[in-house]
Amino acid sequence: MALEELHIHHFRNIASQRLVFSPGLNIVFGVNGSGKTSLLEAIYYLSTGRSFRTAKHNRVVQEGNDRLTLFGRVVETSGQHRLGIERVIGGQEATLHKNGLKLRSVAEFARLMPVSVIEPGTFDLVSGGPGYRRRFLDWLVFHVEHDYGRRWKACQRAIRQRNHLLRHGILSDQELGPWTQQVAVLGEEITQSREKGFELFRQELDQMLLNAGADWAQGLKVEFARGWDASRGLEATLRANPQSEQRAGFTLYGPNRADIRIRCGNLPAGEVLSRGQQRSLVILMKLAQMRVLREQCGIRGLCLLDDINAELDASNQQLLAGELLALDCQLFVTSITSPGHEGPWSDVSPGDYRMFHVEHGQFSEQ
Ligand SMILES: Nc1ncnc2c1ncn2[C@@H]1O[C@H](COP(=O)(O)OP(=O)(O)OP(=O)(O)O)[C@@H](O)[C@H]1O
Repeated sequence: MALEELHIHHFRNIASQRLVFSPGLNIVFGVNGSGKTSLLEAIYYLSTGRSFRTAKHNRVVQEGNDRLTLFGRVVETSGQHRLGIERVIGGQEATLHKNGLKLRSVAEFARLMPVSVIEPGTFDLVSGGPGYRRRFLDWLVFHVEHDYGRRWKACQRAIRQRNHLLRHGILSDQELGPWTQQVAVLGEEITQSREKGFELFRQELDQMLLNAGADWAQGLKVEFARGWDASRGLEATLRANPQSEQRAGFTLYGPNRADIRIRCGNLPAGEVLSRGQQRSLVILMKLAQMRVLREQCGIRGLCLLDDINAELDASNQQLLAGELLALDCQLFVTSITSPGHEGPWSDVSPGDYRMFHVEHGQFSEQ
């Protein structure tokens, strides 16, 4: 798929804008504060119904306005779709339309238009808490397995119910038992799906690290940790530990505790790798994820890259640009300066990309 056209109204500093994109590479450049990230954020918002910068929807509505509106035209081999999203300040939910019909859930948008974003916050994937890595893996499994999102939501609901009982010291089998059983059944299913998705991802990552010829990646171990000891079933584990869970006040074992462990030798990679190396690793992980989508599911997604070249040397920039182009997804990259003839995108022929300059939220094609 490709997002061919986007109309933006009252989103951050973008008042009203219609943009037509290349199905391949799109380069956006402009000085600090001009609106580059806002454009990427608007694309992400159309796919997911939320921002990658803030959980507060009101913040993304342009100051002085009461609502934001986004319309996108998405083209696939089977035809095209018109997607619309409107969010009113103070409203509970966004209003969603696909081809003129109202939709209840944004999951259909996300499935139609899978968006992967690499921005400064993404670099927490290596050094941040396990939640970042769980979300990273779940994004992939959501696209690989169609029922995954629904099952994971149901499991999270059961975990919340269970946590509520644990916090209130209600440990009787009659009350806690049914939730323990639900968490165990769904948790085992979810973990199987995650293991499959992780294996696909790891194969692609190994290949990418090999292509990158990264000496820092020698001794790097990337492993899936399910969230409890695999030698025992989840139900048996949960039933064996109600007192410690009561003390903690939440479910200590299960898919809610899963992680992707990234280590160099015996140490967490975040404590060993340099910032530039961590950046390269995160970018390669994101690219491996997109490759699984492309190769295993035949899905061509969108990749948003917000000034990823900061802290990367020229050879790393070139290498990553090559890998990105080889992915054959729709790319949106931002830069502070106009990409010159020497930059990482200099090999792309002029007919294969579109370039936009942005100033005070106004975009002009170059
Ligand atoms: N709700 C809002 N309404 C109006 N303007 C906003 C809103 N939120 C943020 N802005 C402004 O939008 C401008 C664009 O921000 P954005 O983050 O898109 O810039 P950028 O080009 O990515 O900058 P940088 O290169 O520094 O990352 C900023 O000046 C910011 O203060």
